[in-house]
Amino acid sequence: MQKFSFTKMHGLGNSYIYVNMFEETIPESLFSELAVKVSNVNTGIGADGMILICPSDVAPVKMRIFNSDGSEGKNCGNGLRCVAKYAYEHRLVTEPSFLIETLSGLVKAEVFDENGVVTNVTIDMGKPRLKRSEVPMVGEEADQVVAEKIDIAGKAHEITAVSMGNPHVIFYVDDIEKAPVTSLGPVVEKDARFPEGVNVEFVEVVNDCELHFRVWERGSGVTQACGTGACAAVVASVLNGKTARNKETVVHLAGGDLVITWTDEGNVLMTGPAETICTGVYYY
Ligand SMILES: N[C@H](CCC[C@H](N)C(=O)O)C(=O)O
Repeated sequence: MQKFSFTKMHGLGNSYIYVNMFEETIPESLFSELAVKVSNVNTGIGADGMILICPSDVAPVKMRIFNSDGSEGKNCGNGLRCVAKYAYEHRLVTEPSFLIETLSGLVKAEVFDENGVVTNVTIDMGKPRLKRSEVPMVGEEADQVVAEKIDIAGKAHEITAVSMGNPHVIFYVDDIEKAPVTSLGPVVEKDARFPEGVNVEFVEVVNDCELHFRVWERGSGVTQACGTGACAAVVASVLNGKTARNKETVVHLAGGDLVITWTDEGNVLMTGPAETICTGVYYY
């Protein structure tokens, strides 16, 4: 019987099973199937996936994120805030500002603590990738995919597609409570126009610095929050002239609020909470 210690953490209800790979040894070949197993609420621990906190050659820590279906994501906003909290509280770093390596590049974290306990984290997520080929989305190359009309299952829709190192497609709705998250989400997630799949977001605009947001995540389905998705939603809303550039925008997700700014310099800043739920030992 093999085992490893874990910490369950969440960002606005988007929870993952975190494993400190500075201390644990798990064969890489098992990462995907273990993510499926630990995510199962009946036979596992229960979460939206598994996140490994790993050594890195270019930063104090590296984040690897696996969705609950076992697929590996290239970025995770809520995960980054929790990794930053963990790294600071477990002395993997000694300063409140530090770099984190992800599969889509380096990001910068800044933690805010109260008596050594991190309560809030700001992540500089870097620049959004806007070209069609960067989302990625099939079709003739374009500098941006903004308010594009597409047909899905015989119905006309308008989409905006943005990558935050992982793919996102945004639909605007008049009433977030009526957004077709569980009907349209899974269909678009696997749409052939997104060769790597896609996270599907629904946004209701309140004003030029406030959005309502729901998500069907690639590889995890409905989650309480999606940090990269909220960043993509703010970028998409600026591109569509619905919110203001370089202005703190409050995004209301099912699990709570994030404050996001797409700065004039081009970077996307995301600030929000990160919380520890429990620790334990998982046997496999
Ligand atoms: N499902 C995402 C990864 C998790 C992203 C999300 N939980 C976040 O907080 O950004 C993907 O496959 O790209």
